[in-house]
Amino acid sequence: MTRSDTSAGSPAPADAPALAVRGLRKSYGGREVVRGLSFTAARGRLTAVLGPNGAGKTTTVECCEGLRRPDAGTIEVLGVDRRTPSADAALRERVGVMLQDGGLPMAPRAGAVLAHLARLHARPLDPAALLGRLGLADATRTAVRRLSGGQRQRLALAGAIIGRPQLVFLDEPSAGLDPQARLAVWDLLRELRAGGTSLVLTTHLMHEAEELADHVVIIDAGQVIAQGTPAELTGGSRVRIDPLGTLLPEPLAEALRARLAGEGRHDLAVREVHGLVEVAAADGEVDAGMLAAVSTAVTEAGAPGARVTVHRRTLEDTFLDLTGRELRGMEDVA
Ligand SMILES: Nc1ncnc2c1ncn2[C@@H]1O[C@H](COP(=O)(O)OP(=O)(O)OP(=O)(O)O)[C@@H](O)[C@H]1O
Repeated sequence: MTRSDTSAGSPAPADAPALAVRGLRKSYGGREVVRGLSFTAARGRLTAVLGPNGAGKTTTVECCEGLRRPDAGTIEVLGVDRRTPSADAALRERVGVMLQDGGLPMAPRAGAVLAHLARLHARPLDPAALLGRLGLADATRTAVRRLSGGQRQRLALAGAIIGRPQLVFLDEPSAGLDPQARLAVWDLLRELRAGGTSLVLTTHLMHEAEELADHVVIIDAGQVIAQGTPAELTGGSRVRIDPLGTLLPEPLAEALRARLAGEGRHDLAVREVHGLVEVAAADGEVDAGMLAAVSTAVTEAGAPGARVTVHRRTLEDTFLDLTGRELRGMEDVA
């Protein structure tokens, strides 16, 4: 694809990805916070950019939205090169943006804000129906400044999608929402995707990425450290053994390795993880035979009182494996 193919003046190829970020770099005051980041978001899919506080998620999406100028790298949004002068005009109707702080005017009433945004678009959704859908029907006549943080979040989401955009950027869309409101937002996002909308959201909630995303891009310290479907990234299930004081994890792991190898189970890998022992199969999933073999080996290794469970790996486990740090713990470090 040549540069001119992707200029805002030429029609962008219909099969271009919703978003293609290549080699993105951004510094603040000499400190580089986005360090050569590349990923692609497919059309009609939900892509989650996941990482701890300060990883560079907001900076990245703000560059994609055209709110920040990258120091280096290229960004194509719906096939349009962000660097072309007419990119903003070409993308205005096609891209919806929900900012982390909402970006809403404070004085007008919620209903008036959404009605105003609807008038800016050729084929808007019905504002009243959208407010109802997001549990904001009772807040229609309330000034934005008097809305709760969670209500403002949902109003910002409504504003991002009112124009039926082809691609929506959402920066931490469920931050600060109670569980009920979060489920309403998730339902709406799933429905948008089912209708063919491309969605790119940032989150530091692994659960949100696991629930919603077709593709997850994990970033840390301004770089992509892993990406794939949630299933690819978590890699199935494991047998997890908590020795519960019967044996130390390392000797238990050693004994299990020897016994499982003796049984011909060369497909099983044993490792010690933070005081526990995990056994993984080459194909990534635990079956009944494997569970029985491991349980027998644990008993024979002298730890019949150990707790043996099947653990489905989470994105948090993947993050921990890759960085040695807990993603959840990082939320407090901002
Ligand atoms: N305008 C700015 N000026 C200086 N530093 C900034 C600015 N915006 C962000 N940073 C710094 O850049 C780093 C990345 O911030 P960014 O907001 O992109 O991360 P994030 O992954 O979105 O984090 P969070 O989950 O907390 O929103 C942080 O260390 C932050 O303090």
